Amino acid sequence: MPSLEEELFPSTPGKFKIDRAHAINRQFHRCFASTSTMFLWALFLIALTASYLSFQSFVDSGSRYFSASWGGIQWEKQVRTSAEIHRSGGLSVLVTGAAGFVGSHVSLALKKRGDGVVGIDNFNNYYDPSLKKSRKVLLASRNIFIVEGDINDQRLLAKLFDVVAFTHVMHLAAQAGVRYAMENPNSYIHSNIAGLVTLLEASKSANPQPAIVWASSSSVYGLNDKVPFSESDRTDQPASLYAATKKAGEEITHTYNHIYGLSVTGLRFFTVYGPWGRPDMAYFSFTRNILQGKPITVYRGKNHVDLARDFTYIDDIVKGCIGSLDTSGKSTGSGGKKKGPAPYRIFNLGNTSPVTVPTLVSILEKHLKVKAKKIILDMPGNGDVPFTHANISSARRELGYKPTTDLQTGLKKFVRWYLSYYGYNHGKPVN
Ligand SMILES: O=C(O)[C@H]1O[C@H](OP(=O)(O)OP(=O)(O)OC[C@H]2O[C@@H](n3ccc(=O)[nH]c3=O)[C@H](O)[C@@H]2O)[C@H](O)[C@@H](O)[C@H]1O
Repeated sequence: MPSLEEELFPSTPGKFKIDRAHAINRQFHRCFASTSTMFLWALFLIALTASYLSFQSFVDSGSRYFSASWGGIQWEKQVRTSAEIHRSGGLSVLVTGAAGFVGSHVSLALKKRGDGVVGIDNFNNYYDPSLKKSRKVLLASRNIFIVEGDINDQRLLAKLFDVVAFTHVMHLAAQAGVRYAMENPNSYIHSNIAGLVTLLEASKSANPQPAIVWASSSSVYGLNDKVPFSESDRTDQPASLYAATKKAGEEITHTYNHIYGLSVTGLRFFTVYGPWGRPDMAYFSFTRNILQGKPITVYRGKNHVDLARDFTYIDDIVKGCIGSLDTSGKSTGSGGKKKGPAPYRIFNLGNTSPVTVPTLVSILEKHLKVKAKKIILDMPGNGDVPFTHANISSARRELGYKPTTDLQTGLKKFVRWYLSYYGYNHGKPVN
């Protein structure tokens, strides 16, 4: 009996010889019968999918009580493979916030030189999670596995340290953003305080203990008016909750260094920018608005003084992070007991040449070939500081840190990435 397929679509023209009316009639009944069978199957599949999705959402919503979406033999294999070291004397690094801006760049750089890298990220929606998913795909293409999880999940962290003897933790997961702290203060406590402590607890209990390199912030200098900012300058006047949580982080990491012998290096980043950056930051949101013909708000300081930042290009920051990992020194504790003093360091990672926000806008207008629609506003009391300016002599001496990318060049690279990623052709949206 010829198959339905063969009868309806004869492979050889002229093959279709049966009386057309009779054949079509028979086919119609057969089709009807098979259609109703297919309909019943479709109904069954829909019911099955719906019940699976409702169970999945039940599990997800109660993930505190159910086994999370991690664990198992396959998962452990992915973690181990990703953590493998492929160079003599290489590192095995747990990168928190690996789907983030700095985290993804550092992970790629470490993997490229043969270090083992495992990421962890909670893929939260502080900004467009699709950008984080795209970064995850990019890292996966370089065999970097990112565990979807929160640094507050002590079970997950214990499991990760159980599966891999990490030599280092590159801690970049945080709630970032100076001004957002006034909208969602708890997010800063959850990630920058509770999350940090959970991570440090897991690290000090690990055997061997990893060395910790983590992202502090230039914002800890707060209202300090001695320029350029040096690491020994006062940092007891934070101007935002964000800055206060980063300052607290420096104190908290110091106690874990003192009590448990964790090697700690804190890096005070200065307004980092570049391809795959954060959409919440001025350079990124200005670019988006300028291209979409929307206005941008340019804050200005007291007495109409332009605000300025020591904008630092991502590739320079990555070199500073890797220099810190390579010179971190070892943690001295094991199983939570300290055997001797361990290094505790703090470095500025900046560009040492502050640029005003209006100049940033002019550079963007030049690269985008579009004039910005500017709204000039006095800086609201939102935790912003008038300027930042890094003294990097300590990082230069200890880490070999030497920034080489100026804002003109860096923004040109960012704009090129932005236009390609968001599908612009000569400044006009492609789709
Ligand atoms: O160095 C850091 O440690 C911090 O750097 C970054 O903070 P900031 O230096 O504030 O960067 P960013 O928001 O780009 O504002 C830049 C300038 O544009 C001004 N600004 C901003 C927005 C706007 O709409 N208009 C405006 O004038 C604004 O007043 C400011 O003068 C990181 O976000 C933060 O997570 C932390 O890493």
